[in-house]
Amino acid sequence: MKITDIQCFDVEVPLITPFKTALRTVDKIKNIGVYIYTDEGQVGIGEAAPTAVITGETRESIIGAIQLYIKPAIIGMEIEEIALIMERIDQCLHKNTGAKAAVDMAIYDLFAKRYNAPLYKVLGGYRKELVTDITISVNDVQTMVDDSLKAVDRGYEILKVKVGKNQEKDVDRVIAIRKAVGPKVKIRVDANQGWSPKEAVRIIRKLEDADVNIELVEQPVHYANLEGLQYVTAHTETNILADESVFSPKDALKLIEMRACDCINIKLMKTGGIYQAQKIVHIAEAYGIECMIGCMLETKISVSAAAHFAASQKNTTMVDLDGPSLCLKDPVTGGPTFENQWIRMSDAPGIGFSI
Ligand SMILES: C[C@H](N)C(=O)N[C@@H](CCC(=O)O)C(=O)O
Ligand SMILES: [Mg+2]
Repeated sequence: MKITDIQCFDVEVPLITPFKTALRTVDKIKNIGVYIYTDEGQVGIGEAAPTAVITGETRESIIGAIQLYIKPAIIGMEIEEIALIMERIDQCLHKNTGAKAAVDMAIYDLFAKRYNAPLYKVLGGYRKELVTDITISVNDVQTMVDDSLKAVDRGYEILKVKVGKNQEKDVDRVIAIRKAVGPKVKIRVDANQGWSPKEAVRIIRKLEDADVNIELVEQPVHYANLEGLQYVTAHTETNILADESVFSPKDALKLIEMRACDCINIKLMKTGGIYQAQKIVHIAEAYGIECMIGCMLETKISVSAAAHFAASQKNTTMVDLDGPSLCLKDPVTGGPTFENQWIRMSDAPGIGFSI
C-alpha cells in the first residue's frame, strides 16, 4: 500500500468551558487535521495541536512542516515499511513534534488497516478499556470546587486539578476540593511549571501535612530546570510526574538517571507520535517507572490514536485523555467511545473512524 498524497485540513471545535492552566487560557480548539491517501483507496487520519507555549508550534508551522518537509520525504513509500517511514519523518526536520505526530498516527491508522486489525491490537493489545481523569481548570477556589463536584456527579473518579497561577492560593484550592469531593476521589495536581523548586517543596509539604492525599504532582517547575525537578522529587513524599520536561526518549532517560521524577507523562504531540512514544514507555518500564498517556487540547481524532497507544501497553498505567470530554462536539464518528471517564476500544480496523 503506497502513500500517494498528504493533505491538511482545519479542525475547529468550541470547548464547553474555557480551559485554563498556568500557561494559557483557551476557549476554542483550532487544530490541523491530516489525511494520508494511498494507491489502494485507504485513507489514514491524524491531528496536530498547535501548542506554541509547549511545543513551539503554530498552525502555520505545522502546515509548513507537513507540506514542505514531511510529505516530500515519505511520498511513494510503502505503508508496510513503517520503520523506514518513521526514520525519514524523524530526519527530514528537527523538532516540530505535533506535525510529526499527526502524520505518524495517520500512518499507524493505515498500517493497522493494512492488516485489518484495530490499532491497539497491532501495537500490543494489553487492555480494551481505559479510565481517564478530567481537568479542573485553575480558577477561584469556589469555581474549582463547583467544577470538581460536577465532574464527580458525572462519574469521574480522578480529577486533574490545575494550579500554579497564584501560588499563595494553590494550597487552599486543593484542600477545598479534597474536602468537597471526599476521600475516595483521586486528585492529581498539575502546576504546569508555575512554581519555583523551593515554592513547590513548600506547597507539596503543606498538602502532605494536611493529609490531602494527592496521587501525584505534575511538572511543578520550569521545563528546563531539571535540577529543580530533581530537588522537588528528592524533598517530597508525593510522586512527581514529569510532563513538559520530557519530549524524547533521550529526555526520559536523562530524567530517570538523574532520579528527577517518579513517573512520566507521554503525549504524542511531544514525542512526535506513537513510534517514539513506544521507546519512552519501554525505557521507563525497564527502570520501573510508570507512564501516563496525556493529551494537549485535542479532539477525538488524535486522542483516539493516543487511546489506542495507551490501551496497547502494560506500562501506561495512568490516562489523561479528556480532550473529547472538553469539546462541544466530535469532528469524527466511530473509533473508541468516550463516555465520561470510560474510554472503550472498538475493534474496527485502524483507529476506527468512518471516513
Ligand atoms: C488536556 C489535558 N488534560 C491537559 O491538561 N494537558 C496539558 C496541557 C494542555 C494544553 O495546554 O494544551 C498538560 O499540561 O497536561
Ligand atoms: Mg501537564
